[in-house]
Amino acid sequence: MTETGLWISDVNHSYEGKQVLHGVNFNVPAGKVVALLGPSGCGKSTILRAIAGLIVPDQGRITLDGRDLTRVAVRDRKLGMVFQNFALFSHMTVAENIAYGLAGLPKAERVARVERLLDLVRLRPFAARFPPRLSGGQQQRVAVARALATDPAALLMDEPFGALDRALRSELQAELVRMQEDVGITTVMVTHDQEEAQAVAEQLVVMNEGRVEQVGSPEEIYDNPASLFVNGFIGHANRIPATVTGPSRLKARDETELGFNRALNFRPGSEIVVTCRPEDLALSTRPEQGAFAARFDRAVMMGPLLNIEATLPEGSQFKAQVPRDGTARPDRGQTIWLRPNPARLQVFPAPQA
Ligand SMILES: Nc1ncnc2c1ncn2[C@@H]1O[C@H](COP(=O)(O)OP(=O)(O)OP(=O)(O)O)[C@@H](O)[C@H]1O
Repeated sequence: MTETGLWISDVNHSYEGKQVLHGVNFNVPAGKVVALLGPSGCGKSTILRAIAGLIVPDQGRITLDGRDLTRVAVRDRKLGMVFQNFALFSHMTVAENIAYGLAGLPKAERVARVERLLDLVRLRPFAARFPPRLSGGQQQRVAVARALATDPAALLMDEPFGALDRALRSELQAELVRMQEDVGITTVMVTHDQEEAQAVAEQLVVMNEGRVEQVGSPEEIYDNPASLFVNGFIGHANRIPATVTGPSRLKARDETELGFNRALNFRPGSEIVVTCRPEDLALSTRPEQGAFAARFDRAVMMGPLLNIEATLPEGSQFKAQVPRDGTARPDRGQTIWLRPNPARLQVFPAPQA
């Protein structure tokens, strides 16, 4: 039985003797969108280049719908590509740009396909325009339509909306999701924008220094991060260095004791880091059990929420996000108590110094 979708198996790659991909493994189920994300230089584009055939990885296998791509020439891979600096032909109309790869088709079929794609990206009224007279978002939609024109087996997108402003980005993200519902094409999208990844992709592949740290749905990755790195990269994580004192108890550096509703997978005496999302902290202006005393620095309103910044006695910064329920804001410098929800705490081994 052939395995559908795109499979990246044990891929290693080096540039000039420096290894930049270390045993990369993940797969994109047929018809789904997977986002590759991670800090600059972690190897995202290198993976995309290996899939596209622009580089041959030192080791590993890449298969698409059961076909081994590793030794297939770029033009025979049947991939559509959309990059940040998309190059449309400025002397051709929108329709001509989209039809560019369809020269081999009979005219009637070519026209029908271009019209279908114009509808898909909602550009039919712009068919006869030249790209310099389109907005950035419209140009990018032409690039997507052009990439889809040849009916590719998969779509590769490298920071496709990177050059656009925030509002336009989210509009195009929503369009991509809608379009995927229509065409359902196996897609790998590289982005460094975690909100974009969460908005568009069913699965995220979080990378760090050439390695895959975690693969999972946006919810799995946010709620059950596999490492301290993933925890801090996707969303904000307040970090609390602590020592395990019992099967489900620990003591932070400031002597605050926390109880857990589950057994910790660490022996008593282990040095650990506990993390807590800003929205999982409750604010009080009076001492409370299981709450950290902190100095209130500032609060910024965000619609119904208050984003609070505070400093723990040992100097680490804490962020909290609480409902703006009408209670008075603390004064700058005042001591406040932040109580984490024990069910939402994450525990990791302390990083080696
Ligand atoms: N052609 C090349 N020659 C030598 N080193 C390269 C080459 N291309 C990339 N690298 C290096 O390989 C590593 C991975 O680069 P890559 O472009 O894949 O990262 P990335 O995650 O896509 O980064 P960014 O988000 O900044 O685009 C980096 O350390 C980079 O400097």
